[in-house]
Order: sequence, then structure tokens, then C-alpha cells
Amino acid sequence: MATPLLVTGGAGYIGSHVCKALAAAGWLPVTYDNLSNGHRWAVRWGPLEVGDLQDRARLDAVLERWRPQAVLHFAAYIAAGESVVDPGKYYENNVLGLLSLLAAMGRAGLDRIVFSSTAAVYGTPRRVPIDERHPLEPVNPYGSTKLVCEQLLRDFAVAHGIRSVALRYFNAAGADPDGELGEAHEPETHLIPLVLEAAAGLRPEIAIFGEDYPTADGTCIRDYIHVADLAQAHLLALDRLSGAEGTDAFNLGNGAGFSVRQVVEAARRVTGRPIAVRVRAARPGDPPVLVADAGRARSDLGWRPRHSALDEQLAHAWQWLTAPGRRPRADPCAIVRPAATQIANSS
Ligand SMILES: NC(=O)c1ccc[n+]([C@@H]2O[C@H](COP(=O)([O-])OP(=O)(O)OC[C@H]3O[C@@H](n4cnc5c(N)ncnc54)[C@H](O)[C@@H]3O)[C@@H](O)[C@H]2O)c1
Ligand SMILES: O=c1ccn([C@@H]2O[C@H](COP(=O)(O)OP(=O)(O)O[C@H]3O[C@H](CO)[C@@H](O)[C@H](O)[C@H]3O)[C@@H](O)[C@H]2O)c(=O)[nH]1
Repeated sequence: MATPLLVTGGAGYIGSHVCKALAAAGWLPVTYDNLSNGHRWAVRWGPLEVGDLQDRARLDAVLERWRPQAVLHFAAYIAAGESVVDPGKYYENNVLGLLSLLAAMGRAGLDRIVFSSTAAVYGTPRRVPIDERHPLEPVNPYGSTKLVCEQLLRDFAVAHGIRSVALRYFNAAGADPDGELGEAHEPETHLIPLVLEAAAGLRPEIAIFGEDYPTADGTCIRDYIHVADLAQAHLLALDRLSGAEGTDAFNLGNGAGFSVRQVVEAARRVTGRPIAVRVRAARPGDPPVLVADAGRARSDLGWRPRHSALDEQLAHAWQWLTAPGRRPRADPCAIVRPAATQIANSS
């Protein structure tokens, strides 16, 4: 049997793509997910163990059953805007969730973890592109929870010998190039899927959150990184964990920023469809610009992103959104996914 790895949050957007890449590389990805925001149908490359990060008995049982070699920890709440209005929800799930996981790893004698961190740990950048030495000054509770998690990993490395790599993703985008997976948050808050849903006629328009930022067109700039490229970085981080002790952090981005208006324009180009926009108030907790310097991931991990073009990212997400089998529910903004068994039968 292939060597198991525990993938918390493996039923979610990025975790499911990473599971596919892990299986292709010969691992057995064991998903541990409470399905609060994930989907059974997205777990296709290994077993699904339904459970919550803070369910100590369940975690212990799953670790005992599979005896994984390492953990890839994606499970968390992810919406920066929501974290501003409900910070407790974020600290409870993201920080206590990791604490619980680390304790379970300790009980199981497991010492390797790849952690999903974020560009949000930097806050409003003092300089761009942002490298890993940039001050860590989050401007929303979501980013603060991830910074606390990174600190936890540093402290557990010293005290308990836990080896960790924190991958600071910039904005995950796109979908599996083979069309087998994609982004399906409910409700969706991310710009690219929302823009594409507007192009598909599933939404009447897209909101632009603020046009008075200190950027060329006044809208926020982000560095969009293809989810398949993120997946490859996890394989490299696992390699790193077998050689290196302690903890380290790497940015994952392309080093190119696109404004909200540029994303909308690119989506019009890629889909050939009109997309109506309406300018609304700025969303609290949004830094004006986030662009990565991912030089260390390239030099130290050997990471080579292959899908850097925004148009390609949009094309893959569009292929996923418009694939046969996806149809609107009664709620025109929601999308129905086929059940896992249906997918298995049709593939
Ligand atoms: N999407 C991005 O652009 C982005 C950028 C930077 C960092 N990240 C980080 O990457 C990770 C994955 O993001 P995503 O976009 O795939 O999110 P997602 O919501 O699609 O996936 C998260 C998964 O974790 C599960 N989960 C949440 N809380 C849980 C709990 N207590 N116990 C068990 N399972 C739980 C959810 O059900 C879901 O399947 C997150 O940690 C996020 O903070 C995401
Ligand atoms: O309907 C929308 C949705 C978003 N935006 C803007 O688009 C940009 C991107 O927003 P979104 O797609 O929601 O991503 P972020 O808020 O940048 O956060 C994502 O990217 C971060 C890393 O940069 C991760 O940490 C988060 O988990 C992930 O949700 C931001 O400026 C938003 O204000 C709009 O204008 N209209």
C-alpha cells in the first residue's frame, strides 16, 4: 500500500487538488474533514475520514488507523472579510484546531506538518513584492489567526521537535487542468469564481469592493496563483521535511499583481461574455496590494509554477464552472455538484 499522509481539509478547494497531486506522486492521501465547507465528491484520490479538528478521540482513532508519515493541514476558515465581523469563529477554528492537531500528532509520535498559511500574515505591505522577511502585521483577524499558527509551529519545533513548513499562499485561482476538480465554496466569496458566475449568467453582476485604493485604477491588486502550482509546492515541502529540522516559511505566488478591474476585463476576454460590475463600499480588512516575491520557494524548494498566466487560470476555472453536470440550483448563485459515486462511475 502507498504510504498514507493525513490531509486535513482535503475535501476543500486547495486540499482536494493537493490530494490528486499526492496520489499521482505515489502517496495515499487520507482526508480528514468535517465537511463544513468541503464536499464528499471532491475526495477521489484516497479515503475520507469525516471528523472535526477538535474531536480528540476521532483524530486519535484516525491517526491510529492510518499511521500517516506526515500531515498536510488545510482545514481552516478562510474568508478575511468574514473574520472581521466574526473573529471568534476564526480563532476558535483556526488556532484551537491546529493546537488540537499538534497535540494529536504528539500522542501519535508524528513530527511532520505542512501548514497552509497566507499572504494575509503580512497585512498592508510596506514594500512590494513581499518577501518572507517583510514584517508580519496582519490587518484582519483571519491573517492574525494564521500568524498565531505559524508561531505555534515555531514553539512546537523548539519544545517538541515538530518539523514544519508554512506555505504562505497568495490568492489561489484556477482549477484542475484536467477538469476533475475546481472551486465550489458555498457561499462563494472569492473574486474569480464570482466573476465567472456572472459571465455564466448565474449572477446579475459582480461587486467591486472599493475603487479608492492607492493603485493605478483604484481597485485592489492581488497575485493569483494556480491551484495546481500550489499543489506541486506541497510535494516539494514534503521532501524538505524529510531533510530539514525546525520550521520554515515560503511565499507562493507569481510575482505579478492584477487589479479587480483587470481580473474582470480578463474574464470578459477569456469567456467572451459580458460581465456587469457595480462599485460598492470597500470590504473591511482588505490590503490594497498583495504581490509575492517567491524567490525562496524557487531557490530552496525548486518550485516552478507552470500556470502563471491569469488567462489560463481563468480558462481552467471557466472550464470547471461550465462543465456538463453542473447546473444551477433553485438558488441561482449556487451550483449542484454530482455525488461522489456518480463521478466515480463516469470517470
Ligand atoms: N483559497 C485561497 O486563496 C487561500 C489563500 C491562502 C491560504 N489559504 C489557506 O488554504 C487552506 C485551504 O483553503 P481552501 O480555499 O481550500 O478552503 P476550503 O474552505 O475550500 O477548504 C477548507 C476545508 O477544511 C474543512 N474544515 C474547516 N474547518 C474544519 C475543522 N474544524 N475540522 C475539519 N475540517 C475542517 C472544510 O470543510 C473544507 O473542506 C486554508 O487553511 C486557507 O486558510 C487559502
Ligand atoms: O465580489 C468580490 C469579491 C472580491 N473582491 C475583491 O477582490 C480581491 C480578492 O478577494 P478574494 O478573492 O475574496 O480574496 P482575498 O480576500 O484576497 O483572500 C484570499 O487570498 C488570501 C491570500 O491573499 C487568502 O489568505 C484568503 O484565504 C483568500 O480568501 C479583494 O481585493 C476583494 O476586495 C471584489 O471586489 N468583489
